[in-house]
Amino acid sequence: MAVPTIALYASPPSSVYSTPYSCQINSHASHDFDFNSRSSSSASTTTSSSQKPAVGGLSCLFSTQSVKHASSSSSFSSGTEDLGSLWHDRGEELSSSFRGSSLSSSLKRDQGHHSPMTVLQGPGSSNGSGGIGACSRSPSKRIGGDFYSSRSGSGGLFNGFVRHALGSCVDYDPVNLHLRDSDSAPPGLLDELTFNIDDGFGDSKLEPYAKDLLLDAQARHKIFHDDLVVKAFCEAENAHRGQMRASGDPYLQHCVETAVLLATIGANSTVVAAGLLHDTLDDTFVTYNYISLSFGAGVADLVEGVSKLSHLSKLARENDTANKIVEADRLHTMFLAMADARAVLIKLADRLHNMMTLDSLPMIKQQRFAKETLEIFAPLANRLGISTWKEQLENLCFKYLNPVQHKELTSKLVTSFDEAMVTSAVEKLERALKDESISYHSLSGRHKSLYSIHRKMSKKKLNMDEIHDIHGLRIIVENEEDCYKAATVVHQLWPEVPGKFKDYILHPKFNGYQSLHTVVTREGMVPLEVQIRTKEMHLQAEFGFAAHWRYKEGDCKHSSFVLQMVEWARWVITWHCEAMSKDQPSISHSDSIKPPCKFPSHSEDCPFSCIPECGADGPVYVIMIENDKMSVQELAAHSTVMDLLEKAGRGSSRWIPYGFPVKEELRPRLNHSPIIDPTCKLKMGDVIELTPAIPDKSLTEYREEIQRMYDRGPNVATSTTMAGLRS
Ligand SMILES: Nc1nc2c(ncn2[C@@H]2O[C@H](COP(=O)(O)OP(=O)(O)OP(=O)(O)O)[C@@H](O)[C@H]2O)c(=O)[nH]1
Ligand SMILES: Nc1ncnc2c1ncn2[C@@H]1O[C@H](COP(=O)(O)OP(=O)(O)OP(=O)(O)O)[C@@H](O)[C@H]1O
Repeated sequence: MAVPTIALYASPPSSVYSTPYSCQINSHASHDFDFNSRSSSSASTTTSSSQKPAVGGLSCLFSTQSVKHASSSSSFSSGTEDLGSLWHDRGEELSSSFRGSSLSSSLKRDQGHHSPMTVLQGPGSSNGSGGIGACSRSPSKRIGGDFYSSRSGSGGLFNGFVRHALGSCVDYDPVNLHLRDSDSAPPGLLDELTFNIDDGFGDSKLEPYAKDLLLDAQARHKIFHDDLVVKAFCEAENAHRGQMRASGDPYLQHCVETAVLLATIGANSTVVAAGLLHDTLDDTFVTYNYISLSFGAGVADLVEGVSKLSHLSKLARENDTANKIVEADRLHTMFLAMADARAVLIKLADRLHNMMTLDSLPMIKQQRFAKETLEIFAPLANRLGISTWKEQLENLCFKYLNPVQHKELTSKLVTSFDEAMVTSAVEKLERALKDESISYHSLSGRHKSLYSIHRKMSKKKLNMDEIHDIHGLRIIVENEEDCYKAATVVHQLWPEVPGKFKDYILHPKFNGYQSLHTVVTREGMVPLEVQIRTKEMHLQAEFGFAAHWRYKEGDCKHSSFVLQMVEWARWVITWHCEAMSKDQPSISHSDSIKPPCKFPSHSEDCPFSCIPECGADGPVYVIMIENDKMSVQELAAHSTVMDLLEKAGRGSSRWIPYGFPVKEELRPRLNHSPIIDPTCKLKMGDVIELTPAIPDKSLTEYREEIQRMYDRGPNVATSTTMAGLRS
C-alpha cells in the first residue's frame, strides 16, 4: 500500500496531501505584529486558508509513493510571485512597553527554580500523540526478492534517521493523521469543537476569532483535538488577549501557526502545547509556576527554554553577533547545549513563522532579522536535520537580503524547472528497478531550493545551466552490488552526461562519504542527478563524519565537542520523533525505541555507539556583556565566574572573592542577579554582565566614574556615584 507523504513544509498539510507531489514557491499572506498595539482582539481575524502560512521556499520532494497520488496539476506557483511575507518575533523584539513585562516575567519566577533540565543530559518526556513516519519512499510491496519494511522491527530507529537524513519529508499514516479539511471532514465537525471549552479549559469564553483559529488548526492537524493542546490554546488565547500584530492580526495567530509548524513535523502534544504557549512567559503575566501547575513541568521547561533562547537571540541580534563567524558558531552550539533540543525546535518554528510574516516590518528590521536567521537559525535547522525548515528560512532570508537576485532567479526557475519531469523520472525508475528485480529501500526525488541554487552558483561561479543537480533522485538500496546494478538501470534509461559518473564507493571521499553519483539527461536535455547508496552509506552521509550538515558548512573547523553536541541533538530529536510515533498502530517500535542514552556516552546497542566519544568535559560558552557589548566566551569545563573575570582582564586583586564590591549595584551580574560567590561554576548559556546597569545610556559620566572606581580598587563606591546611580 502506498503511503502518502507529507513534506516537512510549513504549508497547509491539506495542500500537500492533495498534491503530494507539490513544489511551491512561497506564497504568503502578509501578517505583522505591533507589540504596542493592544486593541481589542476581536478585530480583524479569521484564518481563511489563504492566510495560512505557505511554503517558505522553492523546494520540493518527490517520491514513489507521492507519484502514485500525484496530481498532474502543478502547484508550482508563479515565479515572480512574492515569496513570503509575514512577521513577528515577539520574545525577541520587545519594545520598551514590553520590557516591563519581560522583566517582571523574570522576577515573577520562583527564585528557587532552576534552568530547564536539558534532554541532552537525560531522557525527556515524549508522550502524546502526533506522528512522524518514514520519509523515505520505501516500497511497501515486495520488489525483487526482498521485502523491506521501513516501519518494523529494529529498522524503526534506522528509519527515523533516514527520514531526517533524507531530511525533507515526514510520512504520516493516513489512517491516523486525521487531517481534515473542509471538504473531507464529516458534516458538522468543523462547526463544533470537540468539547466544551467553557466547562473544561477556559475561565472565559473564546471569542469568535479564537474559535475560528482553533477550528482551522484542528482542520489542519489532528493534534489540535488533543486535550492538552486545546487547553494550551485556551491559555494562550487568554494570556495574549488584546495583543495584536502590526498587520492587525491577533497575536494568538502567531502562536497557532508556530504550533502548526511543529505539528506538521510530527511534534507531540507536549511540544505543540509549548509551541502555543511559547511567548507567554515573556509577554504576558503567565508564570513558569502557573504553566507547570497547569500543564506539567515538561511544558513549562520547554516554554522557559524558548524564552531563554529568545533573549539570547535578541542580545546577539543587537550586537550583530551573526556577523562574527566564531561567535555565531559558538551561539549555535550554546543554543543546542543549554536547552532541551525540543526548545530549539520551537524556537525555529517561531522564527520560521516570523520570517514568513516579515513583510510589514520596516526594511531595516527585515534585514536585521534575515541576517540573524541566515547565520544562526538556518544553520541550526540544518544541524538538527530539518532541511525543509532550513530551506524555507534560507529562501526567505535570500528574499529580504538580496531582493533583486531573488526575483531574477525565481523567474528563471519558473521556466527551467520541470516538475512533471521529476515525477515521471521517479515513476520510470521505479518501474525499471522492479523489472530488474532490484530491491531498494527508498527512492526519493527533490528539487534543489532557490537559495541552494543561488549559493552554488555564486560559490562555484556557475550559471544556472551549469548546475546539474537542480533535479535529483536518490536511491537507497540494500547492498553495494545493488548500487552498481541500479546505476546500470539508470544509464539504460537515460543517457549519461560524460565525466559526471563518480564512484565514491570504490573511492570514498576523505571524510568517508560513499555513494555513486551520476548525471543523466532527460528529454529536453534537462540534467538529472542520481545518487545511489546503501543504507549504511546513507547513515554515514547524514549522521557520521560525512554528515550533510558538515558538508554544507564547508570550511568550518569544529571542535570535537561541537560535533558531538550537534550529533547528540540530532539523535535526541530523532529519538523523540520516533517515540512520538509509537502510538501509531502501523509502526512497531517495541524493540527499537529506547530512551536516549545519557550524554555523551552511548549504550552498546545504540546505533550511535560508533561515534567516538570526546568526554563530557567540553567547553562552556557564556555570554559576556561589557559596556553594552556582548561577546560569546569559550571557557574550559568547570570554569568559574572568577576565571571569566580573569580572562576578561578583570582578574586584578579587586575581584578576588573578598574584594567583591560591597554594593550590589556595582557587582557583576550573573543571569541578572548580582554575583555573591565568584567561585561559582559557569553553565552553558549563562549571561554575565561585567559592568553594572546604567540607568540612562546617555549618562556616560557615571560609566566613566564607575570605571575609575573599579580601577581604584574594591569597596570604594563613593556616595556621590551611588546617589547619582539611584537618581
Ligand atoms: N553528506 C554528504 N553528501 C555529499 C558529500 N559530498 C558530496 N555529497 C553529495 O553529492 C552531491 C554531489 O557531489 P559531487 O558528485 O562530489 O559533485 P561536485 O564535485 O561537488 O560537483 P557538483 O555535482 O557540481 O556539485 C552533493 O551535492 C551532495 O548532495 C559529503 O561529503 N557528504
Ligand atoms: N540527488 C539527490 N536526490 C535526493 N536528495 C538529494 C539529492 N542531492 C541532495 N539531496 C538532498 O537534498 C537536500 C538539499 O541539498 P542541497 O541541494 O541544498 O545541497 P546538495 O545538493 O547536497 O549540495 P551542493 O549544493 O553543494 O551540491 C539535502 O538533504 C540533500 O541530502
